[in-house]
Amino acid sequence: KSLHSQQLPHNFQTMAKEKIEGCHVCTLVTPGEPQVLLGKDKAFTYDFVFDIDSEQHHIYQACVYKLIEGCFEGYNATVFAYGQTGSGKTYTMGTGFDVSLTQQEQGIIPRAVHQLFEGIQNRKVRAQEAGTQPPEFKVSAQFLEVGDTLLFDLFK
Ligand SMILES: Nc1ncnc2c1ncn2[C@@H]1O[C@H](COP(=O)(O)OP(=O)(O)OP(=O)(O)O)[C@@H](O)[C@H]1O
Repeated sequence: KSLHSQQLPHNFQTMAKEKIEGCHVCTLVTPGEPQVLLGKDKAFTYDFVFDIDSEQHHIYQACVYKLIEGCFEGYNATVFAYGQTGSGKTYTMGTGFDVSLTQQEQGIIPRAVHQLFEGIQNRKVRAQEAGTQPPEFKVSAQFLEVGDTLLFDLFK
């Protein structure tokens, strides 16, 4: 059961686990540049870099939106999350079904599925309005887990 602030003693403040453990931020983003600084002398440049205050919709719009639109033009796309344990892969991809997650915190996969089906619907409606044959779409999904050298089909 979660505690509400009223139920806590007045001098008790909730603290993030990271604060309790004394963790600090060890990377910096160069302002206005897609670059991460690690420590004092290591700089890495990418197509996009998002700082700590970035929100899910930012990341989606910048990195994924165009890939889904590209599917309608016949392009293939891959979105791949890579990082050390606890770095936020599940959170960012949106496969963590935590009931306390808000709409704004929705990750990449639910946003991509929504965009895909909305795109299909829009194209069918447009064809109908134009009096042309509505296009047909086939969507298939797989949910796999890779563990070392093993592949698990999570739908089975
Ligand atoms: N950008 C973020 N904003 C707020 N909370 C976050 C963010 N990224 C991750 N978290 C939180 O940090 C914790 C660890 O994140 P997550 O489970 O996504 O990591 P992971 O990379 O998938 O880890 P693992 O490889 O161990 O599965 C979770 O409680 C998650 O809700």
